[in-house]
Amino acid sequence: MTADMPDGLKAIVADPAGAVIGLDFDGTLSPIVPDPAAARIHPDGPAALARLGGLVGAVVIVTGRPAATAVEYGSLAGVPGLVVLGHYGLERWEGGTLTTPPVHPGLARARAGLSALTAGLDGVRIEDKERAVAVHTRQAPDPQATLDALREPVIALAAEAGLAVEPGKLVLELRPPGTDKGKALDAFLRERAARSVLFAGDDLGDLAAFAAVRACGLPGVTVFSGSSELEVEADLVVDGPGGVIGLLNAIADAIEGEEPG
Ligand SMILES: O=P(O)(O)OC[C@H]1O[C@H](O[C@H]2O[C@H](CO)[C@@H](O)[C@H](O)[C@H]2O)[C@H](O)[C@@H](O)[C@@H]1O
Repeated sequence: MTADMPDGLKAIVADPAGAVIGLDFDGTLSPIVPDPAAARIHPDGPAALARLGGLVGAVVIVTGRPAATAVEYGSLAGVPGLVVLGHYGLERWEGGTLTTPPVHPGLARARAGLSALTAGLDGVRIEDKERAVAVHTRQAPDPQATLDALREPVIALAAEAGLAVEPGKLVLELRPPGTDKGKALDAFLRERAARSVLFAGDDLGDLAAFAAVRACGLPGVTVFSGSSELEVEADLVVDGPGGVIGLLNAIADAIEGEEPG
């Protein structure tokens, strides 16, 4: 870290006890892979998070995954003080305890409708997350064209089922409305009386969290986990999960370098 680091990072390093480090999971901590069930955190991720978790006020994962899935795929159970806000803030995992709401009544309709819409489509996969359901086209012969063709019928199905459509990297997700990563992060910052914040993400669902960082009135830094799939403006752009974890380690180095004695 150098003297010309963004002000938000300077605030985190100067007062780590007041800092909240918010992180997305897929594409930010875990490299993007064709099969969602095969995603796993970058090998250096658990150690980096455990180290940072012992230095800052809080590390919070804010993800579209079920919270328990992120804990499992991220090998995160041992990270000190970690909170995982799953399903865009609908559920919360902390200290091994999961708090989750009842299943939305529209989910059964969405599940059946998506099966019908995608029957016979080559390479299209449905990911059933119990409290949300997603359709993935990454493994289709023409992933983007397949996603584009599904968009309108999926939007209509979501309206019928009373669900929101969450678009992402070659995925359309139907999920309960009323929350997003910005609301989830903002509520967490208030809960912890945060004095600074960093949020790192890689996908469209992370833009609400970037907006929350900019609007919260705290020294803050947005970090985009870059790839060839999407370009997004952020204070810092790093090279995928490896770059994010390198940054987290650099922050930890800088905090340890500031500590007296
Ligand atoms: O909020 P996130 O943690 O980033 O979760 C967003 C979605 O991520 C997953 O899908 C993405 O990653 C997959 C595995 O690398 C990839 O195959 C897929 O194309 C990506 O869209 C996850 O499967 C979804 O449920 C999440 O909503």
